[in-house]
Amino acid sequence: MTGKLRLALIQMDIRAGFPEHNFAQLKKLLEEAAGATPKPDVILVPEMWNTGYALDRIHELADPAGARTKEFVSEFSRRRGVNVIAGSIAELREGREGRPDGVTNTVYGFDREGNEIAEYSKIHLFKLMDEHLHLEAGERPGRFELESVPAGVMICYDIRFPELARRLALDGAKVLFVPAEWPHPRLHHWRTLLQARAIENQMYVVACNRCGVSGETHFFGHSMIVDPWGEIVAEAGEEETILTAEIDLALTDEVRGRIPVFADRRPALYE
Ligand SMILES: O=C(O)CCC(=O)C(=O)O
Repeated sequence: MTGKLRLALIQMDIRAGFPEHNFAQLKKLLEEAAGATPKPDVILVPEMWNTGYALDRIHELADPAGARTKEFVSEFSRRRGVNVIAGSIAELREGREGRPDGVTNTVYGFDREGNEIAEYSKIHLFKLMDEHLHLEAGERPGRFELESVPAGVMICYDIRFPELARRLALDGAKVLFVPAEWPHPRLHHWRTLLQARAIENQMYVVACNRCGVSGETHFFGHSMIVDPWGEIVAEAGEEETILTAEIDLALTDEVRGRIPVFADRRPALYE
């Protein structure tokens, strides 16, 4: 690994409540992304791509233990030799110690050999979309290694919590992956928050949103890659597309060296 990563973000439409359709559509787009020249090192997928926000039927639709998703993504990653941060899915978890089964909003990462390298369940559930009534929150930040590069993952609403991104950055993350289903009319929030997380933590932010319409909700896409200086390296429009760009992780160290924010922190005064 040279410190450069070629990224492909699958900004896809998702049919809420139709996992079969979504699996087939994602398979098609993954093959397309992996077949591109130059080939990507990492593919990122949006939030809740298996079920969408079909929350009323989420227990019935969620993937038990994520088994189907893991098998599908692991096989793809190994066959095509590419890392995949597999968006997030609705995962059905068996209840422990007499508790009922629960559904989490969980992302998995797989390396080029098909090994699982990351697993993170959304910590902050989004009350405006009733997530808290149907889903269980995760309990641990999503820090992992991607080909020896320290990385982090947060899901959608999580980006409103700068503390979580800062925690990941303090734990070494140089690149932050963000699968999302972020709707109209909050494009301004989406763009500003992604840039803010990149600037304040001096890291790459790689954010993949869905597009299309689900019921009354219109998702605007605008997946984007922001560098550690806060510049937008690439940004999609509103249509289904595969957004690609190459990032150079050396820029993270350069920016952190120029403005030594981490060394200048005074946590004893505000933590
Ligand atoms: O925070 C927002 O405005 C959108 C968040 C969201 O849609 C989600 O977390 O699913």
